Amino acid sequence: MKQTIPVIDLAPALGGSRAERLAVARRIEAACTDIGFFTIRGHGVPLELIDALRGHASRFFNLPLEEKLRASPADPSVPRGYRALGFDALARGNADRAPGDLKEYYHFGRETWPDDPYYTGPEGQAYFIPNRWPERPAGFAAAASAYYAQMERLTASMMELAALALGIDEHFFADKIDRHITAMRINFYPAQQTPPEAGQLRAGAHTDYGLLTILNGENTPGGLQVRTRAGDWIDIETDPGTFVINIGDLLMRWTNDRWVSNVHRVVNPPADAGPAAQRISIAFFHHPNYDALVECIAPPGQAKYPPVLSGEYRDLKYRQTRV
Ligand SMILES: O=C(O)CCC(=O)C(=O)O
Ligand SMILES: [Fe+2]
Repeated sequence: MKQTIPVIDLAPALGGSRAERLAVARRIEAACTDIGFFTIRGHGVPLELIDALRGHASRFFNLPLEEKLRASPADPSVPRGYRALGFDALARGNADRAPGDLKEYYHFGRETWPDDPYYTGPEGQAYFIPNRWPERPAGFAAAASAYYAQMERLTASMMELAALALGIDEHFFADKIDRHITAMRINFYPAQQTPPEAGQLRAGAHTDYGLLTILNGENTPGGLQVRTRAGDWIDIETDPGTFVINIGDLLMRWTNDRWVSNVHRVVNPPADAGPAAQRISIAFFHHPNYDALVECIAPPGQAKYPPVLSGEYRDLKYRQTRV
């Protein structure tokens, strides 16, 4: 039988009793120890809001390249705004010398933050960076902020469920994520007019860096795949009405490898797929406060990783993946 990732209905856990939350947490634990990926239903995010952002993204990415490039910071190290085809190669974060990924993306973070040195001081400025919205389409920023707010609500619930699943205090993560540095990327995979280079994919095999990623995609040709423990690549359904959640490196470290930050990639469409192969995915990379110390939850002497600061780890990954 073809393997797939678990589908978990969150509805009973959102606002449910402790017993209901524990039942959902057990399913999360099973998925995260095995494949590190699962699909959620019953998430409570209004479909109109997802559709609105997907619509704006489609209009933006189908604008002429010169116009899109105006939303691109000149400094390649600034993680905001538009990035053109081949700007980075995700596989390089895992030490693979792959060519640039066949995707464009738009990178953004929260719109506002308190006037407090944590955010505005020399360190904070590296993570709390003004967004760089394009002139068109009108309403893009508003749709993105509304979506971002829904993802914040969802991740707060998810991290409580994660703690329950791990058998630690339900609020363990609360003070590590209350000033989180989550950024989002809207990925655009254009239809491919010319054959890819050898080893070039829409997104090369990689792991994500943070706690967890919440992805909204679509099932056009050339989609997401994850590697099973047996070493096979399996296709993942990415329907716009659901979200795919996967564990990132920091949560794998925090759990001392109990949960897996698994390798995934986005493959090329078949050569004859034509314009129907255009694909958009929206990724929310949930990342703790920049000064959160990620220390393995493990008995003394059994930690598999040295402690790492959330912000430093993310910066390292951004540097490694730039082409
Ligand atoms: O587009 C997708 O389905 C996945 C993208 C991804 O893995 C990423 O941006 O980290
Ligand atoms: Fe990813």
